[in-house]
Amino acid sequence: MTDHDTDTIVAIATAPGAGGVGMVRLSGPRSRAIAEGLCGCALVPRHAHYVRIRANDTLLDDGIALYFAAPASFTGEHVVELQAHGSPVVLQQIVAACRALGARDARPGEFSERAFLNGKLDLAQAEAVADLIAAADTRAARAARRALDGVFSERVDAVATELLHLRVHVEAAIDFADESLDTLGGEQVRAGLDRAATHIAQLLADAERGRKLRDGLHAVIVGPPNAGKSSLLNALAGSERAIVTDIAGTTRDLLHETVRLDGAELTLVDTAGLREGGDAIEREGMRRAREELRRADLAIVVLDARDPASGRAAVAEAIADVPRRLWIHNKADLLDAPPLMADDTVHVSARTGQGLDTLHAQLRRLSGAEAADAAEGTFTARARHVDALARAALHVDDARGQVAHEALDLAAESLRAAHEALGEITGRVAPDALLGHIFSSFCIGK
Ligand SMILES: Nc1nc2c(c(=O)[nH]1)N(C=O)[C@@H](CNc1ccc(C(=O)N[C@@H](CCC(=O)O)C(=O)O)cc1)CN2
Ligand SMILES: Nc1nc2c(ncn2[C@@H]2O[C@H](COP(=O)(O)OP(=O)(O)OP(=O)(O)O)[C@@H](O)[C@H]2O)c(=O)[nH]1
Ligand SMILES: [Mg+2]
Repeated sequence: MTDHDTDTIVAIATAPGAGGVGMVRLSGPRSRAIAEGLCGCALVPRHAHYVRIRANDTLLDDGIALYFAAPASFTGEHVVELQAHGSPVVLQQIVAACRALGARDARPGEFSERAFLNGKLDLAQAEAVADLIAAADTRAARAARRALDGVFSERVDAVATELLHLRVHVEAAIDFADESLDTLGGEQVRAGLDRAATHIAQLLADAERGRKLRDGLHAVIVGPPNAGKSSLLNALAGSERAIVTDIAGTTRDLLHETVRLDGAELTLVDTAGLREGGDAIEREGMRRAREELRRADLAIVVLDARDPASGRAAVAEAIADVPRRLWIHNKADLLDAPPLMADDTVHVSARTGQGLDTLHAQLRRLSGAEAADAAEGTFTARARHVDALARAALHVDDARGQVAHEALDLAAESLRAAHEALGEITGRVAPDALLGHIFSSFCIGK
């Protein structure tokens, strides 16, 4: 027997700290007996019982007890919820009393892990629970809600089923090795592979949007040394996060800062100024800056308003593949004449604050553009889902080439690999290490 068959787990399910009401949750075979021991009465499934919660004749609190009999519960096991006053001390005492009666502390995410292991949720849905709890804005919450409802999983499963049919077809054809594929429905296999490739590509694009929605816009501040990148980060963050000096090459490490604009979240990254040369430390900083730009949704290019041209040349190559750019001419306070207005350039002064409201509006607009992309039907996704879909796409591409060359053994192997990659998303194929990694990042009591 595995540990989730035998152990009864307990944890405070409500957020840490004082609250109006707090909840202790039990899951496992002994949860009913333990709760009945504390409450001193028999619990009827799905009834709200008003109870006095006692440990060794000491009254801990009065509250409400709810019993969900297996398998009709969140985890699929016997679950009891004890709702007490939201006092951290009282809730801890109740947990200790449950422990004394044979429960053990739940690991982070263990309730959701059990829901997954008992088939109540698939892996992408369990991850969506965590994403919903962590959602920073209404859009992200709505998208996580859709993933929790299975919108993403259903599409993954649909493609997996397509691949399974193709696998069966190809593997059957292998057994008739002396006949050509054409006599064995080769046309159908080729068409099926094309369809699967299209579906995976669409799903990959949607998952990538879902990942951005979950993680927020990833904006990297880039430009030549001394242009005022760190000053601008500080101005947008509203605090002196980054070191600012008049020495070119001050910033070397990446500095991440989360900024909220009207409920939409944005990650800003300050980077080392890009230029030719520099010492070993500065060069490493520039390497990190370029690396970070590969993951950027937006490059905020900061140039010195007095000499924008040279800086633009210095960054051109580094930002070539970034999907969106925002051009900033900083130090506008040092210009002799007011700048000529250009649509795609914002003139600001990180020092005086001039132009920062325009910059804010632009950033909101760009976050909004991402939102418009995120139409109905969008779901949250994670980098690991995007990665699995990308691998599935490569394997299907391999299979197409192999079928074209009538290398059916290889094609079958590629389709198996593609199918498995999709299985990682929903957890149909999930190594223990992956599960441990995913659920340990949940909060306690979830
Ligand atoms: N009190 C309480 N509120 C909560 C939760 C909880 O665990 N307890 N949830 C925790 O995340 C969320 C709701 N999710 C839940 C999902 C399934 C079941 C459940 O009992 N499922 C059974 C019965 C379904 C039915 O009656 O139709 C099942 O799936 O068999 C309960 C809560 C949010 N609110
Ligand atoms: N007058 C004026 N000076 C500014 C402005 N923004 C930054 N500075 C000054 O410019 C110098 C460089 O600023 P930083 O923010 O460190 O520039 P950086 O782009 O981060 O530089 P590196 O980290 O070296 O790449 C500092 O002396 C700042 O005080 C501005 O809007 N106006
Ligand atoms: Mg800097």
